[in-house]
Amino acid sequence: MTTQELTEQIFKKKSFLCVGLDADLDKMPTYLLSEKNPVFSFNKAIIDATHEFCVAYKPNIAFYEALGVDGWKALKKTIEYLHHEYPEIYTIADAKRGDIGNTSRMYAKAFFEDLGFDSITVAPYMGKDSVEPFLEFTNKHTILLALTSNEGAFDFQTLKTDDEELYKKVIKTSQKWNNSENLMYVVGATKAEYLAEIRKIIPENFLLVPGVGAQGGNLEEVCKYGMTKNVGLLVNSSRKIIYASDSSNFAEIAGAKAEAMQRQMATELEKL
Ligand SMILES: O=C(O)c1cc(=O)[nH]c(=O)n1[C@@H]1O[C@H](COP(=O)(O)O)[C@@H](O)[C@H]1O
Repeated sequence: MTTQELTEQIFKKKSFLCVGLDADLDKMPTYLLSEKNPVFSFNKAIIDATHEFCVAYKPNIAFYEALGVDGWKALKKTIEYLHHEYPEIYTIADAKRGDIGNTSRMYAKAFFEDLGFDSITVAPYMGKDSVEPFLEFTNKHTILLALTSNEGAFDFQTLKTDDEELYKKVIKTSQKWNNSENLMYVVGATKAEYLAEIRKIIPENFLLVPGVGAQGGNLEEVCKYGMTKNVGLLVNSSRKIIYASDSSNFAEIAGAKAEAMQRQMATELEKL
């Protein structure tokens, strides 16, 4: 999907919500566990109940890998279901990959070609030749970790070298790489006050903003400092939506949570 198509969907649905599909068997309603493919059944129910209110889904790949072959099959079924039933939805493989060039190329093929995701999260630590293989793919986005939502973000990302924080260097340097127009960046919602500075460096790029809900990030703050005239934000929430209930009506309740976030987002969009 192109950036323009994603933006059109955001204005059409009055939502820039990304629902995180972090499939955890310990948190799902127990009656699903006796089904043949509990993870897919769970995801399908969540997707059917929330798709009207969001523009993107982000399966975190760790949750699928932890289940071995069954997990990978559930991931594949989920992405195929999205492509078939809701082709207007943007998909993010939250895989946080990145390796020497020829290995990165294989990661890119796995997620862009085999699974057909629109985008993937990538760690910038190994530099230009570890990220460019992802950027070569047309109409696919590479979402580079810039300033993450966790406490450990302060271990390295905010350290200064040459009087500049590392996360700013990551953003500035990556903007010079080949096909950098295919870049988006991760900035945690828990670090909303940094967004104003980040917008001075990248006034247009889309940002994936996780950390509202369970991690305590604030949507209004994120929009105040991070929103552009073309919105430029995908705000993710996982646990607060998909595990809002573990009873038989879990999907309906997840739908209501997603709708509540969509309403807040519509209010923010009216300010544009
Ligand atoms: O890349 C991510 O999506 C990500 C980056 C980051 O800085 N912080 C962060 O929480 N995430 C992911 O976003 C999701 C957040 O989940 P909740 O805290 O349950 O909403 C998880 O899948 C995290 O792995």
